[in-house]
Amino acid sequence: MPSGIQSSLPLPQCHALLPTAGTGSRLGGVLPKQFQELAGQPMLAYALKAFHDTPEIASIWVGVSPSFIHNPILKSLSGNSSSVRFLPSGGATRQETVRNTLSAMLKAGIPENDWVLVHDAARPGISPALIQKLIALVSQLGEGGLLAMPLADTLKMADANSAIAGNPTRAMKTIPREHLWQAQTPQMFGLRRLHDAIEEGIRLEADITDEASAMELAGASPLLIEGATRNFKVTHPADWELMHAILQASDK
Ligand SMILES: Nc1ccn([C@@H]2O[C@H](COP(=O)(O)OP(=O)(O)OP(=O)(O)O)[C@@H](O)[C@H]2O)c(=O)n1
Ligand SMILES: C[C@](O)(CO)[C@H](O)COP(=O)(O)O
Repeated sequence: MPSGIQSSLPLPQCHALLPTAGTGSRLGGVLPKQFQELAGQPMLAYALKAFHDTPEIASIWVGVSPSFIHNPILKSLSGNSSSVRFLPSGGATRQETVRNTLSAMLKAGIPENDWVLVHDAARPGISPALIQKLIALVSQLGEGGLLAMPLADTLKMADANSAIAGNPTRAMKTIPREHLWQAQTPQMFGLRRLHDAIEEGIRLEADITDEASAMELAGASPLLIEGATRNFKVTHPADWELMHAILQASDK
C-alpha cells in the first residue's frame, strides 16, 4: 500500500474458543473434569479468567455439551462478563466441538479473517502473559501458530506385540527427539481457514487431534512458540493432584 494511504479494513481481532464438551473419562468423577472444583473453583474458571484478563481478547466462546447447557455451574462461571458466551455446540469429538463452535461464531457475524485462539478447558495453567506471547508472535508474522514445548526426554517406541498376554511392555527403538515438540494450547488461526480445515479433516476422517494438525493437512506450517511446563493438560488423577498443588501455591 502506498505510504500515507490508510486501509479502510478493520484490524483483525482475537477471540478465544474453549471446547468443554468432553466427559473427562480418564480422570473420572461425577462431573466432567472441567466443571469439578480444583483448588476452590471449577477447573474451567482458570482458563476463562486468563482470557478475560488478556486485553487483546475481544470475546470468549465456550462450546458446551447440549446436555449440560442449562447446568447452573455455567451461570456461576460467566460471572458478570458479557464477553463470555456459552453455546450448545458440543460434539462427539473435540474437533466436532471446535468446528461447531467456529460455525456458530461465523453465523454470529465474527469476521472470517479474525483470529481464534482455541484452548483446552483442561489446561488451567495458562496465563495472560503466555496468551499475549502467542498473539504477538503470530500476528507479527501473519501466520497461525501454537504454544508447544520442545521434547526434553528420550523417546521410546514400544513393541506393539510385547504387551500381548500380560507380558511386560518393551522398547523396540529410540526415536530421535531432535525437532520433536509437544503441542499445547492455545492454538491460534484465522477463523474461516481453521473452520474449513477442520471441516475437511472431519470429512476425510483424518486423525486430527488438534487445530494445528487440521491446518497442516490443509498445507499450512504453523509456528511453534515455546509455551510453559505449567500449561500441561490435566488428564489423569496424578495431573489433577499436581495442578492442585501448583494452583494452591500460586494463590499464597
Ligand atoms: N467431544 C469432546 C471431547 C473433548 N472436548 C474438550 O477438549 C479438551 C481436551 O480434551 P481432553 O482433555 O481429552 O478431555 P476429555 O475428552 O474430556 O478427556 P477424556 O479423553 O479423558 O475423556 C477438553 O477441554 C474437553 O472438554 C470437547 O469439547 N468435546
Ligand atoms: C489439543 C491437545 O491438547 C494438544 O496437545 C491434545 O491433542 C488434546 O488431546 P485429547 O486426547 O483430546 O486430550
